[in-house]
Amino acid sequence: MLRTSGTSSSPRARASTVRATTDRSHDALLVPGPGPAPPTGLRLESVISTGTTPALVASTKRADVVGPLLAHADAQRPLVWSRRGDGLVGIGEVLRLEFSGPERMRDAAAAWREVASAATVTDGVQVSGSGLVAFGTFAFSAESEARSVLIVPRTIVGRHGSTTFVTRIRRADEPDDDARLTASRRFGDEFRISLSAGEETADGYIDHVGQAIDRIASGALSKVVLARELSGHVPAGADLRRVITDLALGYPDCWTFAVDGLIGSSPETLVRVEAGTVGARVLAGTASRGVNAEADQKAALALVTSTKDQDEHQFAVRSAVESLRPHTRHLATSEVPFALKLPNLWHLATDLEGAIDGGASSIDLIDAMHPTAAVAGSPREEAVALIAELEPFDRGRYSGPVGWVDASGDGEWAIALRCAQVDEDGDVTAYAGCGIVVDSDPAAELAETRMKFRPIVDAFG
Ligand SMILES: C=C(O[C@H]1C=CC=C(C(=O)O)[C@@H]1O)C(=O)O
Repeated sequence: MLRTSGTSSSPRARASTVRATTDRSHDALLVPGPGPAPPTGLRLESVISTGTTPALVASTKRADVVGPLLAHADAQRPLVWSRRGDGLVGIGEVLRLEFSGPERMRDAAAAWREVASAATVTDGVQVSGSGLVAFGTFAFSAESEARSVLIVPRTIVGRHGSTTFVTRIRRADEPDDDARLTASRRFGDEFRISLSAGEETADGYIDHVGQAIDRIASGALSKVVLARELSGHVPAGADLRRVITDLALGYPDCWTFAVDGLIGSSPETLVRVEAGTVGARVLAGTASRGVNAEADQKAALALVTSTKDQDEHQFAVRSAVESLRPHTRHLATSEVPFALKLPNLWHLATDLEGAIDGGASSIDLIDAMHPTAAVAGSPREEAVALIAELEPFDRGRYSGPVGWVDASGDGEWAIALRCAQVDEDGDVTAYAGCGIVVDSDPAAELAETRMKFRPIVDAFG
């Protein structure tokens, strides 16, 4: 693909950016990422004052990528999207777009369209993830302190089946001086940390689940997803690729991701958009794995025949279908929910497939779908309000969309589950939640959060 257009001034990005200086609750920033200072010194202040969308130049070529993709990632600032050995690893930052507030995804979709239309893309590979790509992570709540970001790396190393490739991205005002292939880097020392109760203790969680059940019984809502968090601290200079590798090897069928410190392995595809088609996998309803083959089969059977789990699941399917329908011509779901086997648990799952109508990008679709009833509840507004009332912490990017988008708007986004946020100072916060319906049992929901924490607790521990 060769896409050429001149550097254009972006009215939408300018309006958003100026708002950032005045109203932090509803804003979008254009922040050049770290990397060698460009000759023209494109800084945050200059972007704010000129309101221009930076013109990026991206070029993808086939390359022999030796060894696992993850070895190419930055040890402290990893950018990773991977499943079954395929995926993308980003290195460095050429551009960072930041958003917050209720319009964070809408602003991101508009700003990304501007960046893409001002970019020159030469793509000699033409597979999913080649060409200009931004990695993204979005806060769950409109009120969150956590920034939502789109990050364009300087280099992307990718694998798609037997095709391996490298994409180089620079600003048009920077010299085109880098034809080298990225070298993989040796892993740093092993480290192990333990995670302990955060703001929400086990007793607090049981109490809050009980209150949620009472509220549901009163008829105020049908379902709410309540979470709790664990916290810890990684040593300075910890090589986060160790955690990501553990997740990728332990949960090969999940999306393993690392974006701006948010690290995890999610089984739930929020949307996958490719060439006019959209796919999604809705998960809700959970059971533990059995201790032997027979018990395991029984656990799966009990899950697919449980009225409580089927109810919990149907809320999530309905919310996904309702959100996608206005953007699709055909939308089909798998006939009945199936039991999805993960190493730590069983989930009830439904797959959705559709043809996009009206040219929605993958960011438009995550905006339409978020938050699904798998992470908020039903009805959506009441559930979001109850989460804000009962959860004593900010979810940050947990249970928000995480993934990537390319210049045409195609992309893959998961719901950020089974994950932890690693802050610049090494603080780690891990999250897990459960869908609560009228016949939920608080102690069983607490036990379910323990199962859901396992991937992250094991990967850090
Ligand atoms: C909210 C989480 O999981 C959701 C996704 C799958 C199954 C779920 C459940 O059975 O409660 C949750 O809706 C989480 O892992 O933190």
